Amino acid sequence: MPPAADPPLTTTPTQDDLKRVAAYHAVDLVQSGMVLGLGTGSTAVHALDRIGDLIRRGTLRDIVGIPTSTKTEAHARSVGIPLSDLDVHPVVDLSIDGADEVDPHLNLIKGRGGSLLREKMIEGASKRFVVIVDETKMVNLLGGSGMAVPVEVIPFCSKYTMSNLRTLFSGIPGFHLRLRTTPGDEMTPAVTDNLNHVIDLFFEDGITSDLDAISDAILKIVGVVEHGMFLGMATSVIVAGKDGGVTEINRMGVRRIISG
Ligand SMILES: O=C(CO)[C@H](O)[C@H](O)COP(=O)(O)O
Repeated sequence: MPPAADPPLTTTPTQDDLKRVAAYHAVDLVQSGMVLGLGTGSTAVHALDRIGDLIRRGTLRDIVGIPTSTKTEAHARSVGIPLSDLDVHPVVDLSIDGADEVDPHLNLIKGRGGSLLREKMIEGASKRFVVIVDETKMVNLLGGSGMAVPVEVIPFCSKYTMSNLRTLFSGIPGFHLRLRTTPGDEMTPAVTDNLNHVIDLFFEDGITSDLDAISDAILKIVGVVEHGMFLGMATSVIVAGKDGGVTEINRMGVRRIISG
């Protein structure tokens, strides 16, 4: 398939323009016949639109998409992407998704949209997982840009689970946490696609301890379903910069200039 033309940019690209550029370049990696993991969020939506467009034009054929959220499922249907799930297609060729933060080792924080559990299942089943971001998402330390590490918990006694999480990190300066609430209604907990709640963990100075150890400790708390640190999962990240440059960085830290 010929590479997609860069989408038109306004003279001063907005953050959304950059998300679109990164997404379009990731879709250049899609080939007919692939099983695709379809990400969630404002960056991933550009990839969905592009894939739908290429299917309609006949450039991409026999594509099957596995959506990482009910929102993505609805959008993918609306743009004509045929859908499946992991029960039917347990191996995914390529997943494309955004992230809230990406560190130099391609560890991620995901889940601001609350879809972390399905994202982790589908992206974990993928032969290749390409992350698409604008340059503001690149950080030196996870948590360092103020993004929360979301933890999906079962609703049963979620205050109890929250207090166990608070105790776990009580020695860390700048740590705080809160139960995620529905936008515009601070009294009602936000509910995920899996009917669970989300507790957001904030590490104001970034996470300086061993990420795998933190991951294991969180997952050991009964009541926790999953967390939004995606460690060692991304194959590469496509980063779009304000200066027009687009770079793909792989796990080994090797950079490939895509454009600019
Ligand atoms: O993990 C996610 C949703 O659960 C998103 O991919 C992440 O929050 C990035 O979102 P956006 O592309 O809107 O900045």
